[in-house]
Amino acid sequence: MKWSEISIHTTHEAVEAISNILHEAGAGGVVIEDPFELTKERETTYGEIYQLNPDDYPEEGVIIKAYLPVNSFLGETVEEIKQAINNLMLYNIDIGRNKITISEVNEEEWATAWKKYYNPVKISERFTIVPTWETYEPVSSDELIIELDPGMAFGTGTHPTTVMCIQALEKTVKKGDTVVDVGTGSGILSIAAAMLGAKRVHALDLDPVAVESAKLNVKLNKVHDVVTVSQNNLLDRMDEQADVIVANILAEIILRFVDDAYRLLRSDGVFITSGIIQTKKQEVKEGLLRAGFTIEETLTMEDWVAFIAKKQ
Ligand SMILES: C[S@@+](CC[C@H](N)C(=O)[O-])C[C@H]1O[C@@H](n2cnc3c(N)ncnc32)[C@H](O)[C@@H]1O
Repeated sequence: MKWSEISIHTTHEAVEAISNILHEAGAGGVVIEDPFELTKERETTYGEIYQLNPDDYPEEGVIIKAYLPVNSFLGETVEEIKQAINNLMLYNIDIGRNKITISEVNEEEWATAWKKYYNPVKISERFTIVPTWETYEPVSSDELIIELDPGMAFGTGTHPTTVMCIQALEKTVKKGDTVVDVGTGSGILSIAAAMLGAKRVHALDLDPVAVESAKLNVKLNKVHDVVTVSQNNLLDRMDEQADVIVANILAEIILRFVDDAYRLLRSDGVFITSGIIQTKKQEVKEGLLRAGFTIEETLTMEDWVAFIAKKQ
């Protein structure tokens, strides 16, 4: 199959909105070339990115690339994308140069084009995330390695919201625990929980693409005896008592199931919530307290917040 690469030179401000437009137009994944990645300071040694090549990044602004199948609708799809991007100006979003280029790539190029942006990343005291196509030698004997094929599901494991969850799991999960991962995406948090010694992990996601991706990654990391992946809405129909529940989902969604999480946890159980943008911090905190939790720790990274909350 032939694929078309659409490349949009824009601003930091417009990245999220344009990525959404591209997703809605049917692009499987987007690649973001942001020169900020080259110079970004990261906390201590966590989140260190190896082997970034400056030639892959623009000197100013951000380039977003996405891949669309070449079919008879392509022309219309591209026009719709251009229109939707122009409409962002109505919301006072600066779209910068808005230079859009289209080029054709063959399937082989497409399948590997985005891979050069994912490299092994140490994200916590013990965990390093390694893309499946990379070979990586552990630096220390107690380093835990998660191999990940991000495929179409969120994410690569390096998003601040995911990193904070892994750091929280590392502090929380004990040998023999039962863990529930709500909104598992690529399965990364469930895999981490299993590697930390959980005896049973339920990985749940509403999106069938995520369920397939998580199943693949769970197998790849050889934790399929411990982790079961199912399609499920939040904690609906879950009745097994858990020691830890982890959820990296938007604040609005977390607030919908804080009471269910409280009910499902054993006493002394821990609810790790992430995916909370700074402006929603207070709202989620109040929701957790109202449900009966105490806040043990608040983690922050960039604009994101995560809570480690305990059922007393
Ligand atoms: C931000 S991603 C987190 C992925 C992964 N846990 C991580 O930390 O990288 C949120 C995930 O929640 C899933 N999700 C959204 N609404 C959901 C719902 N109502 N029930 C279950 N999963 C949901 C999405 O499909 C997505 O995979």
